[in-house]
Amino acid sequence: MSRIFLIGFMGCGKTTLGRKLAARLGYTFYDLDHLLEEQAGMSVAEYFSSFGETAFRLAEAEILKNTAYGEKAVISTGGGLPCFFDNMDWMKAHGITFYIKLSPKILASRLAHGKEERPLLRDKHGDELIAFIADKLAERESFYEQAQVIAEGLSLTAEKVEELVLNRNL
Ligand SMILES: Nc1ncnc2c1ncn2[C@@H]1O[C@H](COP(=O)(O)OP(=O)(O)O)[C@@H](O)[C@H]1O
Ligand SMILES: O=C(O)C1=C[C@@H](OP(=O)(O)O)[C@@H](O)[C@H](O)C1
Ligand SMILES: [Mg+2]
Repeated sequence: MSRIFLIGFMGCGKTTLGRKLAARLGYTFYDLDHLLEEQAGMSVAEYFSSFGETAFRLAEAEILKNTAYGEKAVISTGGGLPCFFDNMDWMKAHGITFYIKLSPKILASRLAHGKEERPLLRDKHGDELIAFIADKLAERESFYEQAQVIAEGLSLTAEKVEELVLNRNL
């Protein structure tokens, strides 16, 4: 099995599931937001407020393409990454892309306590948060849907991800 890129909206579980999947497969785990934070010496939220979103998109694309992943790697991306530059094509050329799909309502419930670290969501609450997620997801979904494997994220496990990746061409 080659390297696996997990993609999808904020809160779909890329970081959580990626870590579990890597442990299950004995692969190295990379989270691109964490790599950026290590390299920049600041959190994603601080990066956005210091340099703005445009600089963040350039930095995350550079980290995506310049990290020396082995073949046995699970890479959790940031939610916006597949939707900028040629990042989606690049990931498809360098591994298997896996879209974890969830509804805006479930995403909002998962994100209720993780908004501070996600600058795009910081000021949104309740129905306004759900509406914002629905709009942004509609904008982004044509990128996410280009993934080689797409799965409903609600009861997704590392075991199921492995099975879907192995059986993707059957
Ligand atoms: N399978 C799951 N069921 C319920 N909550 C989950 C699940 N996976 C992740 N979460 C929670 O959802 C939130 C977002 O998860 P995270 O892995 O950070 O998503 P992402 O990296 O896609 O933004 C976290 O609070 C996490 O604990
Ligand atoms: O969707 C986005 O634009 C973002 C998603 C975040 O990652 P997660 O999807 O892991 O929350 C992080 O890269 C940044 O806050 C921007
Ligand atoms: Mg994450």
